[in-house]
Amino acid sequence: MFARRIAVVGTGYVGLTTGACLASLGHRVVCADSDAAKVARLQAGRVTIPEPGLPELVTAGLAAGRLEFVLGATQAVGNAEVVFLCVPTPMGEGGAADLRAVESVIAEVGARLPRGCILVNKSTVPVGTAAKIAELLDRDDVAVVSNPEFLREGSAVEDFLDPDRIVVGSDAEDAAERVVALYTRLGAPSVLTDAASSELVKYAANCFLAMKLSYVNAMAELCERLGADIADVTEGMGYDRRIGQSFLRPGPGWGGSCLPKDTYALAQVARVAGVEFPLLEATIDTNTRQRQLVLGKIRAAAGGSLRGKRIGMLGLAFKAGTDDLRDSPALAVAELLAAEGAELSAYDPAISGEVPGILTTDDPYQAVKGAAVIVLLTEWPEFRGLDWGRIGEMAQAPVVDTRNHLDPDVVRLAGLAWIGIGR
Ligand SMILES: NC(=O)c1ccc[n+]([C@@H]2O[C@H](COP(=O)([O-])OP(=O)(O)OC[C@H]3O[C@@H](n4cnc5c(N)ncnc54)[C@H](O)[C@@H]3O)[C@@H](O)[C@H]2O)c1
Ligand SMILES: O=c1ccn([C@@H]2O[C@H](COP(=O)(O)OP(=O)(O)O[C@H]3O[C@H](CO)[C@@H](O)[C@H](O)[C@H]3O)[C@@H](O)[C@H]2O)c(=O)[nH]1
Repeated sequence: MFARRIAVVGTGYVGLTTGACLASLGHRVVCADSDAAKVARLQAGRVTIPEPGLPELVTAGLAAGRLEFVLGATQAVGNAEVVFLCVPTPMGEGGAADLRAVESVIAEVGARLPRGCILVNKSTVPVGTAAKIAELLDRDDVAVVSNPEFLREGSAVEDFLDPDRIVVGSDAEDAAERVVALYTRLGAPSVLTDAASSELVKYAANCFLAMKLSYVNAMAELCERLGADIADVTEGMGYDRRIGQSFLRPGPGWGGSCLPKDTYALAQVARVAGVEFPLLEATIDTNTRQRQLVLGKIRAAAGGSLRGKRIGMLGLAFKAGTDDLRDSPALAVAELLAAEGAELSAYDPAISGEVPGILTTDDPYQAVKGAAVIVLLTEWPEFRGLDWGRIGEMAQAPVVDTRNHLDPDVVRLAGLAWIGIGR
């Protein structure tokens, strides 16, 4: 393998993981961010996102001199053979992806990229963005390549180093092959295609996953009406290898920094392309509805009205294993509860700071003390190990388990009613 000189712009979940992992594969990596405090922390080897294995890779990369952190993209690209863009593409107007961060990096470094270097976009972007970047760059000597990232928060390093596939797309074939070669040691299958198809793979995959979850959540509602058990239904479905067991757990709706914005972005792309995509619209609507269904369960558990009632929330993050609150279903449910006059207290093992409208505590028992209803919203393993007998003494409250995460018998043994999803 050739060790390459690589620049990574943006050191969030994707950029920092990409930089640290590529350094661990032997490449020489300079990571840049526009956030001075973040850069200073990383220069000192301090990683503040809770990704297993990431601090160790950063420490090892710094010690080996293969990983470096600098302030601003300009500082990183001067000597690079390959430049990765890993900047945010949040939801913008009308649901479309907001590409301003991508455009601003191009404006900042476009003229400074070394001759012959390859610009690789890893941010999730709509079809046509690679072409747009090439147009903005306006340089014949720099190839633009799309290389979407599929890592999940909470298992970013593992997903990066042991990926299901590598997708690389470009209209410059030679450059695309050189990008595939960066990952050779991972031994993953690669899909080499044009830039448009590569960009679309990312949305197609995320929206399919969202569709799978909306399907399961709707099926869970049906189970409740028909007296069936969603756990058994999904297990029975999942043994079919064409379906698979993963991504079949019902919940309070899917959230996070990717699935919500990417479903909206693809819906917007389809609208602009003049293609009707009712399946995708229904995927999004079903998710909005799921939060209302959860609200209804909590309201019913509270006796029909939430006004003035204390709701003890277990979990705030959008899933276990992360401290990310972006588009968290827990916060969406909290907002609906607050709108009906509920008072909210919450405990999440990964969240220590203040959350607007919610009294947060670092003690799960304090969070549920005196609650009218206890609601589990994030599937942290430690919630299973709580002393439910003690909780039963502190709050004679029904437990709405929006993830079917707890053992119903343990909760019932504590004298509390257990209310799950689809069971
Ligand atoms: N988070 C995930 O699990 C995940 C997985 C796959 C793909 N993605 C996609 O990857 C992209 C990045 O996502 P993320 O979660 O890593 O974002 P993030 O918000 O965690 O990190 C982005 C970083 O970019 C920095 N930044 C912004 N503008 C900059 C600029 N002009 N110059 C230098 N740095 C700049 C920010 O300060 C921040 O540190 C998005 O398009 C996202 O959709 C995310
Ligand atoms: O069976 C399941 C699986 C997931 N979820 C929920 O679905 C959401 C998304 O979960 P997950 O996909 O694990 O989170 P992310 O880290 O956001 O990862 C997704 O988004 C990333 C950014 O695009 C992609 O790279 C990943 O492949 C894709 O899984 C969360 O609210 C989960 O709680 C469920 O409700 N039930």
